[in-house]
Parts: sequence; C-alpha cells; structure tokens
Amino acid sequence: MKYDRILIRYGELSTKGKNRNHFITHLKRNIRGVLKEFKNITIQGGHDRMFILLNGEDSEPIMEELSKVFGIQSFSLAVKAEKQINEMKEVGLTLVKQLYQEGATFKVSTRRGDKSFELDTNDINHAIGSYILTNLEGIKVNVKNPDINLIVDVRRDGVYMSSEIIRGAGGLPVGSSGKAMLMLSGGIDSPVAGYLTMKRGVKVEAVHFHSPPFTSERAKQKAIDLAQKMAAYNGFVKMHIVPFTKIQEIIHKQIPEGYSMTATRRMMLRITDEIRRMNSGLAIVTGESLGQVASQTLESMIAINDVTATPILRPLISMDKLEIIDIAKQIDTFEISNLPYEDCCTIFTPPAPKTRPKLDKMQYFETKVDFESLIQEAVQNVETIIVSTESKSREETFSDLL
Ligand SMILES: Nc1ncnc2c1ncn2[C@@H]1O[C@H](COP(=O)(O)OP(=O)(O)OP(=O)(O)O)[C@@H](O)[C@H]1O
Repeated sequence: MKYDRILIRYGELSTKGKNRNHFITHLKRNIRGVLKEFKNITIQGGHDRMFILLNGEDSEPIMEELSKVFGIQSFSLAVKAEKQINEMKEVGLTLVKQLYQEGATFKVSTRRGDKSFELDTNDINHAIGSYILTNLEGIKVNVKNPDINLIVDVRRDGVYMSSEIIRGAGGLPVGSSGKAMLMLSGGIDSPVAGYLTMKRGVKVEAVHFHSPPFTSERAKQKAIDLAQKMAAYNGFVKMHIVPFTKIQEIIHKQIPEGYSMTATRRMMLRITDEIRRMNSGLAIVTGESLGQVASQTLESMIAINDVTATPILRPLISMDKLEIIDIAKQIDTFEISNLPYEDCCTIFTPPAPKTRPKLDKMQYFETKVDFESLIQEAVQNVETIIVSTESKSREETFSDLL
C-alpha cells in the first residue's frame, strides 16, 4: 500500500476565528506556488486540514518544499480509509507491516474529530491494536516509546492513517499579514530579519542600496543571492536596487564627519519609504539589533527614525549575534553573508561616527543640501528585478513579467 496523500495541519491558524478563511486561502496559494513543478498533484483545502493528493508524484521532494511553507504546523504522509472498522484494521495492519523490523514495538493513537463515529478513541485503539498483534508475529505494544506510532485520524469524510508527524515551519502564511519592504544589505542580519518577518505572515520586497564603483557587481550579486534564499519562503522576491553613489558622495563632502553615517541612514530610510509608498507596503524591516554598532543605539534610532512615521520592524532588536548566526545557518544565508564583498554603508564610514547624534543638529546640517531632488532622482533610477528560487538565470526584469 502506498501513501496517496499528504495531510497538512494548520496549528496557529486554527485560533484565528473569523480570519480563518483568509489564512487558508493564502496558505493554499503559497503551497500551490512552491509545488507548481509537480503537475499531477491536487490540493484540497479544508476548514481543519489540507490535503495534497499525490496522484503518483514522489512525496520526498514535495515534503522538502512543504517544510519551508509558513502556516503549516505539521504534516504526515497518509492513506485514506473508509469509516468502517474492518477496513481501518486492514489498512492499519498493512502500514505497520511495511515499517516493521524484527523486535519493533508499536502503538495506535486515535483522534476522533467526528464524534458521531460508532466507536470511541479507546475502542478504536483497542480494535486496531489487537488486530495487528494477532496478525503480525513478533510485534509488541509499547505505549510510552514505540518504534511505530500508527496515527488514526477519524474525520467526517473518512479516516486518515499515517505513521509519522513531521514538524512544519510554523508561523502564518506569507502574505496574510500584508507586505513590508526589507532593507537588505549583504550582511548576516537583514536576511534573518526578513525570514522572521515572513514567518509572521508578511510578504517582503527587498530594497538594496549600492554605490558603484565603490561597491562592486559582486557585492550586488551577493545581495541578489540572499534575496534568492528568501524567495524559498516568499514564492519570489521583488527586489529594488537603488543607485546610491551620488548621495553618498555629497554626504561625504557636505555633512560633518561625525554625522555622515546618521545622514546616510536617514536618506536610505527616506528612499525606502518612497519605494514602499509606490508599492503599497505597510512597513519597513531592518536587521538592526540594539547596541550592535554605532547606528544602532537608541539615540541613533531617534535621529534616523525621525524621517518617517511608517512602522519600522526590527525583529532582531533583542537578539545576540550568536543567536542571529544560528538562524542564518539554519536558513542557509550565513555562508553567502560571510563573503567579503563591501557594503555601501561601510565604505564611507567615518573613523568615529557619533553614537549619540542630536536630532536638531542633524536636521540643521541637512538643510544645506537639496536632498529631496537627489532622493527623487535615486527613486527614478531604481532597478527592479524579480528573484525566484530557481537558477539565477531566471532573474528577469519586472517589466518582462508583466
Ligand atoms: N546596502 C544596504 N542596502 C539595504 N539595506 C541596508 C544596507 N546596509 C545596511 N542596511 C540596513 O540597515 C541595517 C543596519 O545595517 P548595519 O550595517 O549598521 O548593521 P548590520 O548589523 O551589519 O546589518 P547587516 O548584517 O544586515 O548588514 C541592516 O540590517 C539593513 O537592514
């Protein structure tokens, strides 16, 4: 007997009351997106569970993709049986036989979602368990720590039988909480911030600043490679690459050295906010963590944040570097982030940036330069690309996809 479907459990979604349909619709769409290569599958979305009918497709690569989809609490390979105890016994025996090795122990764990079924949980455990004991020589029961756990899920439309519960990525379906702009550098932190934001159901678009010729093509490619890793959770990533050289050169020449970094951050935030507005985003995400570097003190945040009232999400704010690195390794961005290409923020960093910049001084220095027109020029020259999970050659300019 072959497993014919994957049963998906929603977890946190089930607590979301009226919004449930909204979440399920997003989840279904996201699952369809990551599984588009598997032409034969059918996805059935239900109120409590979702099923992927395999229709002959190999389950391994499908489960690999599913493990990255937010909004899934767990999933199992399953077989559907009729709601008829004799058939349930037969199917249970066949599944356990397939997994049995000499000396193995088992137990039956029943969940009875459909309370109208004629047998209760204990009766079902007992009926299937004794049938297996009678018909499979050598097998023993171990309730506490069995080698094989036969899971029997009795639902209104049938009985789903499986033997392993695989933990899903958790969180909420990407897109169900809206969209935000992720300020993506080539560093370790911002991809992790993007991942954690997507986990709470927010779709992200990436904004990357580069300053050629001070930053190289390889530095830009590094950020694109990171966006590609993010795409595994987001379906694809729309990425806005901002030419930032002119603004950085002017800041370098015209703003007092101690304030140049604060001014740079303010300009990045203003440009990101403009791109957010044009793309109907609701928030901005950064990889800042309190106290990590000069621009990440509370005083710096006051001076930088002053340019916008848009919510700035900082999922890493209270995390230590080692905790951030652990997640970066888990999501496979750490090695790319560690490549030694320069970031536009570091090339003009003054030897002693102010760690406690004064907002009024910053505002005064900025009045000496017409930054508004420089910002508009940078926004007009943004290069927008779509980065998908597949090979890099699949990057296309956004207009190609319209
Ligand atoms: N070139 C860039 N393009 C887009 N966003 C950037 C860029 N450089 C920095 N940022 C944003 O500003 C945040 C703080 O950057 P900074 O270089 O001070 O700190 P960091 O801790 O090294 O962050 P990261 O590891 O993400 O580079 C980054 O997490 C990112 O969100």
